[in-house]
Amino acid sequence: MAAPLKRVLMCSAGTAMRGADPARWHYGPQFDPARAAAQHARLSALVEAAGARIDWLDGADGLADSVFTHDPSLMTDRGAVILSMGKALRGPEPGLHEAHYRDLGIPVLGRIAAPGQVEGGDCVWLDPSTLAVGRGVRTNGAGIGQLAAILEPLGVTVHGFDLPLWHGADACLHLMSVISPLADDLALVHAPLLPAPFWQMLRARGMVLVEGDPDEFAASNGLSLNVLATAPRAAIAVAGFPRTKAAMERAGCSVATFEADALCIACEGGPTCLTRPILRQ
Ligand SMILES: NC(=O)NCCC[C@H](N)C(=O)O
Repeated sequence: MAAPLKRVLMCSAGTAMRGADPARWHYGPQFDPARAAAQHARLSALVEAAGARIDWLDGADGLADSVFTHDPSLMTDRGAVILSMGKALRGPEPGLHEAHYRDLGIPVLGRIAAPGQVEGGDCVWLDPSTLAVGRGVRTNGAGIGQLAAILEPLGVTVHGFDLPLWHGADACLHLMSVISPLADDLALVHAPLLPAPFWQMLRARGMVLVEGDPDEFAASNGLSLNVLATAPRAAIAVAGFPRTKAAMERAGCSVATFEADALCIACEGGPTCLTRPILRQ
């Protein structure tokens, strides 16, 4: 869903990533905490310029991946679900999200518990009552079952789809790595890695699928495709991928970009991963 983004949870890269050891966090050689912080500040300025209010997550010092606020919780119309991370180093993050939602007065509908694992990057809302969830190295069947048990009483149908291994168990491939919704009827996709039944479901729903450039996808470790919709057909993307940007523009989108080699390309997460939408309307 890509309704106008009104409120979003983010986490300061300057604090969370300060002193992070790239080998420990599986970050690439371009990782540079000072440049990552500056690039994150530019992203947050674009998010605010698009009309969204940012809530800042506290308590993330030393938890470098907590900048990727998309993953430890999921938001619904009725409140939040606290998720359970597939990457062990990220284990403390769902607790930070829960504390934040308590402070904001946002209801917590439930929690995913071990052995269940679900990361927010594997969850894609197709409409308010339909959630697609990728089953892969970060999200497992037990987690999807728990999520369905929490959401189905609220009228939400949860569909699980198997993801490929792609670059291996230590790398990050989420369902949102291969699709970015741009509007209710439009999405940017990397079709070769989309689960075939998910592709069929999108087509059956009448979604127009814009193909990102495959060479840019490969060169960016998938980050050319990780695009945040701030409103229908308005998006924020990582700079440096002109063919993918042009494909979105041909589909009627306006696209703002920011440099993100030290933050996104190095650390396997793009603008959608760096934002947890709290309110779209
Ligand atoms: N939703 C996302 O795709 N999040 C990216 C998370 C990147 C982070 N370095 C991780 O491995 O979990």
